Amino acid sequence: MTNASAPAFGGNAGMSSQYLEVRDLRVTFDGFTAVDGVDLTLMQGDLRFLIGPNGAGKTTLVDAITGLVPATGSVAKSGVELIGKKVHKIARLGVGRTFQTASVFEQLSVLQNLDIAAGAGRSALTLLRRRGSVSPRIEEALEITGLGHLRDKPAGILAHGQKQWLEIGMLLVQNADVLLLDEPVAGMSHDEREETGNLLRRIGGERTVVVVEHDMDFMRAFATSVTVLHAGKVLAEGTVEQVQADPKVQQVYLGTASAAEPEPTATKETENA
Ligand SMILES: Nc1ncnc2c1ncn2[C@@H]1O[C@H](COP(=O)(O)OP(=O)(O)OP(=O)(O)O)[C@@H](O)[C@H]1O
Repeated sequence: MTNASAPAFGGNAGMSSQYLEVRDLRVTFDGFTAVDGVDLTLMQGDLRFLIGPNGAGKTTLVDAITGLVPATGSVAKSGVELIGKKVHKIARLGVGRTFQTASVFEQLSVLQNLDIAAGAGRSALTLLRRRGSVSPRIEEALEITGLGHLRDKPAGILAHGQKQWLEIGMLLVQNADVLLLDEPVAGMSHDEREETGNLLRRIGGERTVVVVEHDMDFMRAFATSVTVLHAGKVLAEGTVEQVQADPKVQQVYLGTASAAEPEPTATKETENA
């Protein structure tokens, strides 16, 4: 059972802490450099939000870490180099991601979705498993995501937020301990956002969680650290307060519609629910 400590700035450093170390990462598309020498150190237990204007390179950075686009530089997960490895190998090393649109099997039940995610190498017959033989890992994912009461329902009937939680559950049963979530609360109701933030707190204490997000209120409420990307480079990094008070960040966001309102003052105290 995951009885995690809450995420905290700098992570919950312990003897066996995991980390992701990105060094001089570069991605180029036909001469255009979308990720331009990014350095990032992500510690287990630090709920990191990755923000930046449209086109800053956030999704491309996640794509590079997960092997979806070729990149140069280094991405090391607790010392193991990921650059050059295939997507499935990186996933097997415990690096999982979600996309902006949830991709669950709508006809299958919540349990079956989790079972498929967990069951690399098992026969299709296991999909017909009887209740009672659910693995502890799946039970834990059901509990953490709060989807236990919906386990036998087809995923297609789930609310938008619940589908995103199921996707996160699918990463958990794959034993992902680095989770990269691309705009997880886009299109969610206020209550769903709150629930999602609490879910991130539950999973974030013992894992490395990176949230790509445009929703600044959500970021303020739940981030323990923030990296701001701009034009493929890291523009600023720190606590929510530090980043909001950074004139470079304010300048980049000035006049952009979705970026909300980095505060002009250095003292800001609205975050943390
Ligand atoms: N496959 C591709 N081929 C060419 N250019 C691309 C490709 N993918 C992304 N880009 C470009 O790279 C830049 C970064 O895009 P990316 O989607 O990573 O930004 P982002 O910060 O995630 O933006 P958003 O917040 O709008 O999702 C953009 O200029 C985009 O047009």
